[in-house]
Amino acid sequence: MEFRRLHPLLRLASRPLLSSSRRFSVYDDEMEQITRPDWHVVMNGKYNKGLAFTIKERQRLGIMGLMPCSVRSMDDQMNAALANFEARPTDIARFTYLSAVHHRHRRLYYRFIKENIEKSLPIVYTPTVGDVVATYGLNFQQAISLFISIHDKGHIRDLMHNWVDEGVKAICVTDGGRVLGLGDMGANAMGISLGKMILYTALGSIPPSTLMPVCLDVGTDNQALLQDPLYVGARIPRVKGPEYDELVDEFMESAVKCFGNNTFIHFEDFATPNALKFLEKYQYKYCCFNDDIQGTGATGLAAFINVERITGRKLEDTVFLFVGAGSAALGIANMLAMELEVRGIPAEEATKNIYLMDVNGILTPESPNPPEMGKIFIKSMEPMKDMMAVLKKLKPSVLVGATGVGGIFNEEVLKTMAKNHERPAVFPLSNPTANSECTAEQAFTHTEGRVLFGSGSPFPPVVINGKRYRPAQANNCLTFPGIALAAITAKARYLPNEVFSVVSHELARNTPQELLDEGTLFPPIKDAHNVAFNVGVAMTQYLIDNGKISLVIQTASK
Ligand SMILES: NC(=O)C1=CN([C@@H]2O[C@H](COP(=O)(O)OP(=O)(O)OC[C@H]3O[C@@H](n4cnc5c(N)ncnc54)[C@H](OP(=O)(O)O)[C@@H]3O)[C@@H](O)[C@H]2O)C=CC1
Ligand SMILES: CC(=O)C(=O)O
Ligand SMILES: [Mg+2]
Repeated sequence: MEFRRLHPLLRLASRPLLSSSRRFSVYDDEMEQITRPDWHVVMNGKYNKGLAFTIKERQRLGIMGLMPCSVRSMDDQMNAALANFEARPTDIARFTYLSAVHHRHRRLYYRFIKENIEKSLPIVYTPTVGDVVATYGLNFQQAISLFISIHDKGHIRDLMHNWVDEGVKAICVTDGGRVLGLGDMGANAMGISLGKMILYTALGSIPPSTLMPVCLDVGTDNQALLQDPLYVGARIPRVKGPEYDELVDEFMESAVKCFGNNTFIHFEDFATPNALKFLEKYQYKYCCFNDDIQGTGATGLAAFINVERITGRKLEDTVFLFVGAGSAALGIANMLAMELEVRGIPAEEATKNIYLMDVNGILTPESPNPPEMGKIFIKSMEPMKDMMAVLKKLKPSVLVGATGVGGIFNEEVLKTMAKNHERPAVFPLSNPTANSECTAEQAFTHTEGRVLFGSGSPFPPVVINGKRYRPAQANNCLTFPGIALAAITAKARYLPNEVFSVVSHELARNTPQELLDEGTLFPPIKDAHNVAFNVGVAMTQYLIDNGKISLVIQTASK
């Protein structure tokens, strides 16, 4: 009773706190800090904690009676959530269940994902996120993200002012040009920006109120989407040329004007020509990052460093074949070339054993329109289109797939790799699972268990003749949460290429020796939040030690 009488006073007393930095944070397990004295706390996922409100809190907040009388600890709610999650019949149903938890109880949502990362990563990220993107219009419920369409050109700052949180520190932006291996997904690509930002929080411990997922909706050339009555995006052919470039320029300028020069801007799943163009244009102007090129590049190089540790074969003596010459392959190949140069190998020597293939075959002077970033890998040799012929001629010991084409590393390809090398390394990086160049089971089976393996999407353990093999996941989710954490912590003004080398080495170092001994190239996903933290610390340290931050601030105004 007495508490209820005091309630209006508490409301008044706590009002100033609502606008202060002491506002309740979803990360804070101490619920004592709740200061919103009204029933909105149970309606808003940011503040709600379900049945974990104590009776005293319920009285203080004026929410008595708005829930059953039981008090259920967060641990008990975690158990209930796990039971619910596991009872769902399909992965997409599990995603939908988790989205509902996110909507009503964010604290539970992020704790659930973090503490059940092996179960939840394949749901909020690849492969299920592929289905989420494909069915985005059908399942659309509520946007917790910013859509900027081509029709908003000239008004992007106004849209940013509509954003639901203050203090944005990081943005993940996509234009849906190439989503996973699914191609042009138009505005449905919002699912991918959201998925990446969920991992910023679950793995990088970055508060969700500082994150803004964005989709630039510039139309789509995906005819199935244009004809789908449930499609939620602009029903126009994808806008290209100066109008598109101006929209992206305006987006970048608006972001730093609204949220500050140090806002970390993560580009995701742009079609490769646009991804390369914007990276070149913005890298030293903004604190921006292309995950498919740089995050994947850092991840791939870490895998190679660990292949070197296991096999003892130096990177400079290794022949690499990249099947695919898009963002992912170019990012990794360039990181590798940079690593060799740092080790003292002259630039022209560094690329000697690195071969890239696109749909027309090995990159040679005859290749039509090779990307600028791929030109250093062009080889003066006879054009070769057939992958098997290339394998037989070059005998690579490292084979990377980044084509988006499922199954092209077939039995013959894998057996040839196993015939040519005692420990062949095979990386089917394409996502989601159906687009993987091979499965883990195929890779281990056709190489008699000798393969060193990493795939973009997760595969279950493989058992051959009673021996169990643990397929590693080679996905940029091992790097981008730590990269974002460091960029935000160091308030970096831009990110020079060398920082991604630091990230690679730290990721490689995070693979325990006992895993390397059994041929596993990456730390297990259950440790991904520790990896993000360690990567974040190493990269922040590098930025500070090398004076990058002040140097960057001085040069950035040019
Ligand atoms: N594991 C991870 O962390 C990541 C995985 N990825 C995955 O990598 C894949 C590719 O992405 P990205 O590089 O951006 O895509 P792009 O579409 O830009 O690149 C695909 C490349 O593969 C080539 N290609 C397609 N089919 C064949 C074939 N049969 N033989 C040889 N080359 C072929 C294309 O050639 P052409 O241009 O001539 O058509 C192109 O060079 C996607 O599935 C994506 O999910 C991407 C980023 C990170
Ligand atoms: C993992 C990722 O970024 C991709 O497949 O595009
Ligand atoms: Mg991507």
